[in-house]
Amino acid sequence: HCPIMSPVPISQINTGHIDDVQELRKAKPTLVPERFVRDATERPTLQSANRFPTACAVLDHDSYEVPIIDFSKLMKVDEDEGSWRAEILKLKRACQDWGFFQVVNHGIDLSLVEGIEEVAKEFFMLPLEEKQRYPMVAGTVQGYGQAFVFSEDQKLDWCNMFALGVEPQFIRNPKLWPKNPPKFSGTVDDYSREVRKLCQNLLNSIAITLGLKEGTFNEMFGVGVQAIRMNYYPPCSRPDLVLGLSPHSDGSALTVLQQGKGSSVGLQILKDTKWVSVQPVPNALVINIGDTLEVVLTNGKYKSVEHRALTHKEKDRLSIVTFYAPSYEVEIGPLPEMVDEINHPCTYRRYNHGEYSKHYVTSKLQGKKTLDFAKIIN
Ligand SMILES: O=C(O)CCC(=O)C(=O)O
Ligand SMILES: [Fe+2]
Repeated sequence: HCPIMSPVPISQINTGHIDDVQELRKAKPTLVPERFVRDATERPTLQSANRFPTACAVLDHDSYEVPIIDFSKLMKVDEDEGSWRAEILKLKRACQDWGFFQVVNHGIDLSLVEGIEEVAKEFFMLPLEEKQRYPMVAGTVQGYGQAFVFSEDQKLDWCNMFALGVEPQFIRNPKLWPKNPPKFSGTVDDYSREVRKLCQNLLNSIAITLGLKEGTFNEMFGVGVQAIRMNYYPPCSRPDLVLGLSPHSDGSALTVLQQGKGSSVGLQILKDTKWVSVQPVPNALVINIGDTLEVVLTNGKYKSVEHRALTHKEKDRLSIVTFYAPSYEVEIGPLPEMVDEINHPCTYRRYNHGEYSKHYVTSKLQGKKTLDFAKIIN
């Protein structure tokens, strides 16, 4: 069974009518329907996440910057041992303290980085009827629409999404791969191949930061599952009332996020009880640790981090997100090296990654709640 293709029997879901936000914006530029208006506790204007005490509120989070990792230095172990070691240490701190970092000199050709943005934008700008030829059916996560909506009373995100399973081949639904723009499919394939290599290389380096053998994760993952999601956030007349994307952690092992050039600032991560904006760095990719890495690999040593997206009054925003995860049949659980009964007792159970994927895609986005699936509650 493939969780990405049809996770929930469709008959059980009644999402009600979901407005397409681009159309809404076009027809009624100042209207924000009730279903998009967040409860006061969830609104972006609230600086700190309300469900935590504000013990850390004295820290000046506005000056916080997500760490920047030079990928080319990570790849030069033989040539320049000193700068390699320093970068590995930086990576280790980034994983430990942030769960998020940006990579520069990632080696992915600029023409691909620009190309994927171009085809994504062209796709979103197509007439609605054409995009709706690739519908994201309620309860599934591939195609065009809004994912993670399961009921009529659920708040909606100010976002249009287009998502595709990419690897392995059997998760692909060829009917959902657009013919227009003509370069779309080829570009997604070329880009995804490069991002996959980047993920595998980063997983090697991350293994090293944990004192593990370089290939530990890649060997364990088998033929990793890879999906791509393009998020398009039109401007919103009331960015103070809506969210572009609800707070969540990713179900992946690693996520690679490209923020569109010229996009508004929108991605925020929850850092010590405060929402911190990720400032776009030219040609950098944003990497974050997903739930699977938290559980499986590290027994909670590296945490997946909650994040969300905000909208802007005048500017739109595009993000292109790749999720990389183990093959579905792989059994996941903390590595023995990451567990010791006294200081780091095992806090996650073992499970099959396909099961977790299914659980993830059938739950609404709600912070890190989906990880309860894996936690051992004493
Ligand atoms: O658009 C963004 O910056 C956030 C996207 C995201 O977190 C996701 O697609 O999982
Ligand atoms: Fe995410």
